Amino acid sequence: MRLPPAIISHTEEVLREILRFTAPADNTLSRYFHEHTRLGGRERGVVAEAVYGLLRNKLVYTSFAESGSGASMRRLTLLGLADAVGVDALGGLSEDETRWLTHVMQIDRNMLPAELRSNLPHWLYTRLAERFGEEETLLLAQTLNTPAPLDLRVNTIKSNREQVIAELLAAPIAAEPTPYAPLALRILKKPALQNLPVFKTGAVEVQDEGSQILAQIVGARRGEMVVDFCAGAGGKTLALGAIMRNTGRLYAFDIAEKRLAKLKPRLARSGLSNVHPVLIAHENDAKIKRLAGKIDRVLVDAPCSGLGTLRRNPDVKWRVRPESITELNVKQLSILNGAARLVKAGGRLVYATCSILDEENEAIVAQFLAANDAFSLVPMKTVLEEQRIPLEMDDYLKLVPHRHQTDGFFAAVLERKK
Ligand SMILES: C[S@@+](CC[C@H](N)C(=O)[O-])C[C@H]1O[C@@H](n2cnc3c(N)ncnc32)[C@H](O)[C@@H]1O
Repeated sequence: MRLPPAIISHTEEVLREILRFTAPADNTLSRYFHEHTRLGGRERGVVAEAVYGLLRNKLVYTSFAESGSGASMRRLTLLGLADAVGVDALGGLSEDETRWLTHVMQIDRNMLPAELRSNLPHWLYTRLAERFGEEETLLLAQTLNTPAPLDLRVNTIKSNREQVIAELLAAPIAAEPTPYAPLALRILKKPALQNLPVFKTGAVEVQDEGSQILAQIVGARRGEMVVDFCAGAGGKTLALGAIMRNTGRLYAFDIAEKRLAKLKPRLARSGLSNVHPVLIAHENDAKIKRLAGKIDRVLVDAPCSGLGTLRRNPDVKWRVRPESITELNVKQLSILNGAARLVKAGGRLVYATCSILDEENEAIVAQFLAANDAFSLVPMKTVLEEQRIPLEMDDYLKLVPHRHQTDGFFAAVLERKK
């Protein structure tokens, strides 16, 4: 059955707003759906798929939209919808539009020039090509432009991996253990998890395997004092709390009250009682001073460009500007310096981002180490061996989706000398 013609105008309207890039695409989309309650479930799914498809493939669609006639926003919209559901499923097309769409959908995209095919902004394509070379950049771009599977973390306070696999299977949802993180499960289809008992009881949390590896390499142990310096809504806090077996003290710092507020219901579901959320004003807040030199492990999951998460947030590549990365770099170094004061002798400081750009990653660690000779780098190879994570790395953790099937992540482990 063909989709009603109104789907085209809804998609076009919401796209027009999203392409201004003044707010995250998922916020704009949810607000639009909230304001248009008559749109049914299937229709919402199609609009969302077309919008995300366009954000992922904007360069190629824009070049296709140069042919054909009529307003360019309508042509972009039609391309997004045709990729999502096929030309034949669209109602309300003119004969010209049907002919044009059928023609462009048959173009072999593998024959397009490399940079166009990458669907990355020019500045980003250039930087990645410098690091990975053209061939690997295309592979990376292709995986970054493909939706991520759904990864779960099993909460050992409430359950174990085998039990969760069995409960999911009864739903019926097939979940497979992932290769690196000991508590991760991967689901290829995306079921509505929120209503399942395994989720409601806190037996699982949604978390990319890469994020789980980051929490693991902090190496937090039972009874320790640990700080998650940029805790946000607490994805890694919850993983750390469980790794510490609900013992010791785990402080969850953040400057954003709204994000910390989102941690509260997750904490309640998790069954953890060792977590202490603390709202701080900035990285040098007086609240931090009283903990100086007392903390065993500090995780700095720094604010970053988020370019490693394009599988989930494809609009980020169009929203991030090279100038904003320079501003972030100043903040990242300042937060790392602020957090470092907490670490006790022999304690560890972990710097992490979900960026794939060297300037947010190795460059920040190098600047920090150059100015702080009380700290030395613990090679990631050693840390991964300690944690029995079967990943080949040298000094740093560098996860990329085309090699590890995770989001893009970076981490370095630094130790305060005794
Ligand atoms: C990458 S996000 C953290 C994600 C979180 N760790 C998780 O696993 O879900 C970075 C966080 O840093 C916070 N942040 C920004 N500036 C900060 C500062 N000066 N001190 C502490 N946190 C800060 C942001 O509010 C944001 O929540």
